[in-house]
Amino acid sequence: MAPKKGDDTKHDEYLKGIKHDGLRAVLAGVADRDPDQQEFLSAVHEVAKSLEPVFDKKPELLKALEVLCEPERQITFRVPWIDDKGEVQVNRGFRVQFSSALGPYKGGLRFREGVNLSIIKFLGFEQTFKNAITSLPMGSAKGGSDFEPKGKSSSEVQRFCQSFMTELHKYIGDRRDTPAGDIGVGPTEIGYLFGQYKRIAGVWNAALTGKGLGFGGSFIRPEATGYGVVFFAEAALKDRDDDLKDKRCVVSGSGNVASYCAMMLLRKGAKVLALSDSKGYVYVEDGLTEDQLKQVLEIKSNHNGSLEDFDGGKYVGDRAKPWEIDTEVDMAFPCATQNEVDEEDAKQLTQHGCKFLFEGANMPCTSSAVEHFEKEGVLYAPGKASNAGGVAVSWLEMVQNRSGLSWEEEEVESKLEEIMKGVYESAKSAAEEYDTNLAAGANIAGFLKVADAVMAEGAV
Ligand SMILES: NC(=O)c1ccc[n+]([C@@H]2O[C@H](COP(=O)([O-])OP(=O)(O)OC[C@H]3O[C@@H](n4cnc5c(N)ncnc54)[C@H](O)[C@@H]3O)[C@@H](O)[C@H]2O)c1
Repeated sequence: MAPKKGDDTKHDEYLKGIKHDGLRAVLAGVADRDPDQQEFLSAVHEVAKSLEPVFDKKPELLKALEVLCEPERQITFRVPWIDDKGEVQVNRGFRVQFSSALGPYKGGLRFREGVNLSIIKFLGFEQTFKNAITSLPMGSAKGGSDFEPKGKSSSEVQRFCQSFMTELHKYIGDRRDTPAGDIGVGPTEIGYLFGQYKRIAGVWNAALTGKGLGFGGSFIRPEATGYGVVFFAEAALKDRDDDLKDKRCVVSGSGNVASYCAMMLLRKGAKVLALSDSKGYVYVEDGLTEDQLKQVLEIKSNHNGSLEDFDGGKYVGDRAKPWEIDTEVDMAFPCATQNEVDEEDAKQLTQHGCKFLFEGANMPCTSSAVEHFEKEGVLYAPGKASNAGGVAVSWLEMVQNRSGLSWEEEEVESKLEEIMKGVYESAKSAAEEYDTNLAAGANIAGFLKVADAVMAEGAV
């Protein structure tokens, strides 16, 4: 059932900036229904605001938004497991299946302390538009648990994953719902989850992606998000008769997305001036060499490795952020974590000449940072579009599993590049059609794909 239309006078603060009457009523209904789900409500608000011009032209699609704000199904479950002392621990598991309008549910699992239904719904709502804009036949979902893998032994993680899957397996499977990794769920956890799924379901199928290469994983999956951001950036530059050669880039993070983003930037002839972690950043005036990047990867391959140990550039600690480097910067690639670029950081970047920002992480820029970039004419690409390479290659993994084939690295990389060019083109065309910016264009392009399907399927 779609949310009831609410009384918008009760939600002045939440509805700030929304002018369209019908849209205000829909959003008020969503807020009435789950007033405490702050993360979810702000994600809905951000998408809805950019859809106003769509509802001016196509008011009938307001119904589709109303439908999409309510997940098709949300499952919460108990996950009991036994720690190394032999004591029973209990966590909560989630799977929120948001929309199957475009295909079977698809979206990652997050294991992290503090995970709750609001966070999973926020991520699942975002996933709906991200998956849609790839133009691949994928629905959307997200799941996880408030289990924190940090500080747990590997046998504790294994027991937790097995217990989690013992319940989750009832709701997932190939052509039904295919989870993948996210924060706290890497190749090790996917391996344990997949092993338990097979034991219970009694079949080997594409029930999970992000698997190891030796048992159904795809080439380029680890690299996909980072490479994809660069392919997206390249398409945006090409559109402006420009390219990545010699561009001075700042990349934050030094994990999966950041390191492969930096690697592809080097392959394209750009200069990577900085990389960071939660304690600080390294700065190399002329740009990191490939050997220096390999050194960073080596340091970070150890869970407790710190960039402090990097030999070859300037290290700045005290949790300093790389956006402050005092040199000319052309482009920024935040690839670490949410809210890592605030308004002050945005100002520093534009003072240093930054003209392009491509998000590798999910929601790394605060809304005031985004407003500043827009004011200064910076091309801002939201993660929903620019980091869709990860989920795109997950889909390629499913296709390979179903066909029983394993494609070569070059083949997967070229398919990824084509998909990312398509994502850029979709966001750009929608932005042009509705006379808005690329970020709003990404929301509009994703929404139109899924909304048309929702309505054609009888608004279910
Ligand atoms: N891995 C994927 O395929 C994928 C796909 C889409 C989006 N994302 C998003 O990209 C981001 C990074 O994911 P990842 O897979 O690279 O994770 P990761 O754990 O491999 O790396 C995260 C990096 O961020 C750094 N970091 C953490 N907190 C920080 C802070 N406060 N300041 C600066 N650096 C900090 C860590 O040191 C690490 O280098 C997340 O927002 C994730 O949701 C990842």
